[in-house]
Amino acid sequence: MHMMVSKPEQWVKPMAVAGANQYTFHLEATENPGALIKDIRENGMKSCSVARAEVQWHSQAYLCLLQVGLAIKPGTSVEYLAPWANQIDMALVMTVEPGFGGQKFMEDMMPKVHWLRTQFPSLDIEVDGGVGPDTVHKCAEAGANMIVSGSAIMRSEDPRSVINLLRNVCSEAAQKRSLDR
Ligand SMILES: O=C(CO)[C@@H](O)[C@H](O)COP(=O)(O)O
Repeated sequence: MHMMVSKPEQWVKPMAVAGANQYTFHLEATENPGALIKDIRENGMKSCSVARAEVQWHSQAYLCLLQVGLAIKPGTSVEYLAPWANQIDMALVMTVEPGFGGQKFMEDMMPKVHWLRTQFPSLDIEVDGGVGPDTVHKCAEAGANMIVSGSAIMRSEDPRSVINLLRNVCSEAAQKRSLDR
């Protein structure tokens, strides 16, 4: 869940109970990111113990996880995210202003992605906003391994092939990175 909300603290428990497996909040929306990260992890553990009583063991791995994502808006410098990078599962670099789909991709966010990939090679890095066949290469080459794409898929006459293309570009870039290492 990408929570583009002003008080992300209040939705952790309801999301954990509803079965979310990832909770992404905005760095700009909280005064205490460390406490929120801890709370997300603890809520994941609680939903895990409830799940243990209710489900078969093979479902537990999924239900036990409430991963932490940390998002930054275009105006937020990546250095503000860096201190938390070792405590999170995914960093989300917004490439549009949060609000609505169909906006233009901000290429000038790519140095943030590249910097994060260099500093934190195994971190999941997501890019969201204006990503489609024309822009996905830039994201993948900068180091993103997760992308969000709305309009490019929904407005296409062949969504399946767009999804496949986006997926392939990201996985080929990731493969190349691991070979280069
Ligand atoms: O929610 C947001 C922005 O607020 C994004 O998730 C966009 O909605 C993605 O859509 P496109 O930019 O790909 O159309």
